[in-house]
Amino acid sequence: MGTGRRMGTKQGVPAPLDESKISSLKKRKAGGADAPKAAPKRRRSDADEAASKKAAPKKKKVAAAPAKVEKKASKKAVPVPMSDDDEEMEDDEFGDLDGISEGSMDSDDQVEGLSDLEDDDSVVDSDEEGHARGAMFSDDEDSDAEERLTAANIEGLSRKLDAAQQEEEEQAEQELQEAQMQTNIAAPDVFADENQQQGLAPDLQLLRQRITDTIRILGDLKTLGQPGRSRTDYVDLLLDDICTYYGYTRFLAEKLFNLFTPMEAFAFFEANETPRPVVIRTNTLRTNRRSLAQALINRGVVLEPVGKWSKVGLQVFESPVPLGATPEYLAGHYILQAASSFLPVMALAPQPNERVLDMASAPGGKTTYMSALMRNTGCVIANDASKPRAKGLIGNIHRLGCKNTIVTHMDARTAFPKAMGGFDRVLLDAPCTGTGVISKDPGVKTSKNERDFLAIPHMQRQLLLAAIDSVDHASKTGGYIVYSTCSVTVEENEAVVQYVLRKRPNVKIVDTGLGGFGSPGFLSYMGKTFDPKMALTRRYFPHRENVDGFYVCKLKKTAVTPAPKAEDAESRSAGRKKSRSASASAASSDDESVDKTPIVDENGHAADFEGGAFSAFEDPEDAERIARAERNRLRRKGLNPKGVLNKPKKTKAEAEQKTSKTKEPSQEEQTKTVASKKSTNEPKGEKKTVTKGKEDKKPVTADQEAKKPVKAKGEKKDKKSAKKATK
Ligand SMILES: C[S@@+](CC[C@H](N)C(=O)[O-])C[C@H]1O[C@@H](n2cnc3c(N)ncnc32)[C@H](O)[C@@H]1O
Repeated sequence: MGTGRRMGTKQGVPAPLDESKISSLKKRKAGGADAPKAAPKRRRSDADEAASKKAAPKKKKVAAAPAKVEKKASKKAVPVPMSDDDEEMEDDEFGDLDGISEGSMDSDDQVEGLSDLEDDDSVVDSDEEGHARGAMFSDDEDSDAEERLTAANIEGLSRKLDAAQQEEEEQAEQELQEAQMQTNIAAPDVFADENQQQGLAPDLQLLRQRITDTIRILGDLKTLGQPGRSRTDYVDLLLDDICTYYGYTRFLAEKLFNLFTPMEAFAFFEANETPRPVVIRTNTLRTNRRSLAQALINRGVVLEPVGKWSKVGLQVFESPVPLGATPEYLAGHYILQAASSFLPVMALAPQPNERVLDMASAPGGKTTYMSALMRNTGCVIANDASKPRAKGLIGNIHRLGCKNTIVTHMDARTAFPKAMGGFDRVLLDAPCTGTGVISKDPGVKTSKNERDFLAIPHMQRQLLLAAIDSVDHASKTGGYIVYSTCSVTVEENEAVVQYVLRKRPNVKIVDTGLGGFGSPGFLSYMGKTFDPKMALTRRYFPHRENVDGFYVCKLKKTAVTPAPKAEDAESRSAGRKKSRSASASAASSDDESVDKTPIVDENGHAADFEGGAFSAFEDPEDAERIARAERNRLRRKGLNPKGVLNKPKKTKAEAEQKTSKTKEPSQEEQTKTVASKKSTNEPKGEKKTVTKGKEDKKPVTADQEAKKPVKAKGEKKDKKSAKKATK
């Protein structure tokens, strides 16, 4: 059988979740020895293919419906990275590759394939070449040759895969039968051992069994539920078991559980226990995908194109060399980048010669992709608030040869568009809770609390408003904003977008251009209804697309941001006063994020805050908001706002007086001070070239003068305090 047939089927876009996938997930999990979460994973990998099979019936049962063939297809779509511990998983994953002709694993075969390529770029080995070619390869690459290259590479796996294939089919058949049997037997009393386990280490095998039993019962509560037990009883039990089994806090487990049906939630939690495929992105500023693949295959790397949806991604299955230290890596031919993180940049689609802002850019996977798509023309402003992360960003920019990129280090909530505006496109890959990348960072399971789910969406809203205001709606080529997170919660995604739609009627949701890959954004959630166009936003899930959980929304700015109307401001102010005692934090979070966002003028440039088209934050209402923001900021820092802010304030005049008093040294002292300031402060000051000019003009109180070494944040605070003091 030809290699191509296998490739043609294998490389397709991962299939959306179907029930069979849940079954296959379970199976992969059973083999996956290196899951991030220790206990359950270990348990499954050593104890029990058998045990997990027993537990599986529900899952299997759900999975049972699709034919065996379909089950295989779904596996195909979810290859996982290889490691020594993943042998079994790999076999499982590639069980679908049975179409590949029996090939030896030796390098001769690969070299042979490659030398063919050198001679003839047009070689095709696909049985379904017409289909596969068009979809799989870059427009600017020779599809046939690349296909051949990939074939040569994949051939190395085929012997092992073919052997595994048969075993897998048998296993699938057996599971299917078990599942069918299980469907017909009476539901067990899942509450029976509820008390027995208290105080004892949980038997994970039993726990898993009970999880699957409970899910099955919830699927048909009327028939399978016990009299006197409500849906809530079962859901409570299930959530408790999920927390124990997977190690989530109850708070987070419930939040994630509520996104899905119980059965799909189970698939999601399971998928978070297995790593996603290792993917590299070809840096087209330095090479092309075919040459890169060829070079890596020569080093023994087993890879293939990541899917039809990307022209630059390569999925790596096996590598005898560390991918972060190959000569190609060091020469900037590729970057290790999760597949899902290609998507926001693809949605943004930056064009050559545009002016683009990446608001939260470190470590630069997306920045460098944008730079490559723009072919090193135009300008990318790559900003990040974190200095250590910005260093990594700079490293990547240099390594990948991005010459159209400027790095800034500012808080994007307030810096844009004040410092810079009028961008053709803005990417906001927002800081988030990371609920989409739990397989990479299992710490999320226990570290994120209710407070995070208030504070982080609040920051996301502020950032997105600033992103919108930084775009030039009249851009001839753009006027787009892409908002993305690696989180799956509604609070951080649809709810943030809905909020900005309300606050910025001059933007609308547009199609991401990512095709059918992913699922539509939610139109409603927990009683909240969202804009009907929310369906144009895309969600990605580990258990559906086998990529990190991700969210992508594309917005088009259609007009200049209107200045807030006076009556709106008044009513908001009145409303806030009323509700303050009841829900101070919620009110403040909403108001703050609106009014703190700078506004651009007709030309997309930062408004002249000293008397331009839009006024600065001069209303009494603004002062109140600024004060509230300040209190919140101090609280976040662990300071008591009352203690800090109730210190007697000095008027501007007093401050100046004091400053001038304290700053009237002798000529000699003056010379010394200047000299020492030059030697200590100047190099640091230079890094802030964008804001420095403005900082110099700020009125400074004596207190603030004393605190001067504090950099950007402190300076912003000073500015606000000074304004407040003035008022
Ligand atoms: C999801 S990461 C960005 C990843 C990056 N886009 C990439 O593809 O490599 C979010 C980034 O936001 C930065 N960040 C957090 N708060 C910020 C703020 N107020 N302004 C700018 N950047 C911020 C964090 O330092 C972090 O690097």
